[in-house]
Amino acid sequence: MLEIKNITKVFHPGDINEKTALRDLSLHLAPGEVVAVIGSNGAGKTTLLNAIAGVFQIDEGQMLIEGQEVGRKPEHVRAAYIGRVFQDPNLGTAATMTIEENLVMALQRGKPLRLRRGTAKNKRELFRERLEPLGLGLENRLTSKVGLLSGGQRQALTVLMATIARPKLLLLDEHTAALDPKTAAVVLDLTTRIIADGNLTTLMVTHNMEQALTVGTRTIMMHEGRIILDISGPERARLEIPDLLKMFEQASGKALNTDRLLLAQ
Ligand SMILES: Nc1ncnc2c1ncn2[C@@H]1O[C@H](COP(=O)(O)OP(=O)(O)OP(=O)(O)O)[C@@H](O)[C@H]1O
Repeated sequence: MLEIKNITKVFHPGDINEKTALRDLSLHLAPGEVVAVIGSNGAGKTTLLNAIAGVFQIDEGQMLIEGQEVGRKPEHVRAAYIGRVFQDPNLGTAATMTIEENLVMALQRGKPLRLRRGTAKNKRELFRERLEPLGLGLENRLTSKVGLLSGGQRQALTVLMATIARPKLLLLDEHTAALDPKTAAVVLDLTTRIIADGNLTTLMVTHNMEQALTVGTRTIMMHEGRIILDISGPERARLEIPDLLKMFEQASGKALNTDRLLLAQ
């Protein structure tokens, strides 16, 4: 599904601030695979998601989605098949627009004008149908301004918006980290349900070690722009959080060092 071959990204090349954020990194994701990504501060996790989303051009390597080279396509073109959710609940939604207006925007993202049809009534039915299972009552608040929602409600809506147009790939960048533990658990639960319902191929960056071992079927550890460990199957199923931290330390030569490390939710 996603094939990343030997990608490299250097920021400020030739400058005193030169930084190699991705080093000859390769990664293959099977269709429907859900992968948690962990690593220390500055390991290159967000840079990897940015490279896939097309925020900048990579310096070397190739990226293919369903066999099609996307590495040189601009961000707005990739937005048609990539959904993304950031840590900050304010980033994925427009506060001054209603829930319904935000969802219409999300549904139309990346689609040519001629495919943007569908009556307002049909769309409203679809939105109610998708909002109801979230269990937050948002299906009855379609005309409320998004700015009035709580952080958790807003992030739940962002997850729905990122997935409503059925992206080929979902990128989650610590999307529960800014929420309180109870709300984070609710948003994570509805995220995993949406992923399972849509069989969405997903990369999820997290600093939460419990999430790293329980969400999806595979855990990737990054360090200094490389993938240093890639664990799945029975090996992953057997791991406890201290084992994971030890493996990271053995592979990188350093303790997992993050300002937001969470050992459990
Ligand atoms: N646009 C940029 N310009 C210059 N340097 C950058 C840019 N984006 C990232 N970097 C640098 O690249 C390295 C990797 O950063 P990145 O944000 O990908 O790390 P991360 O693993 O997501 O870290 P964190 O857990 O702290 O969010 C860091 O040294 C960072 O300072």
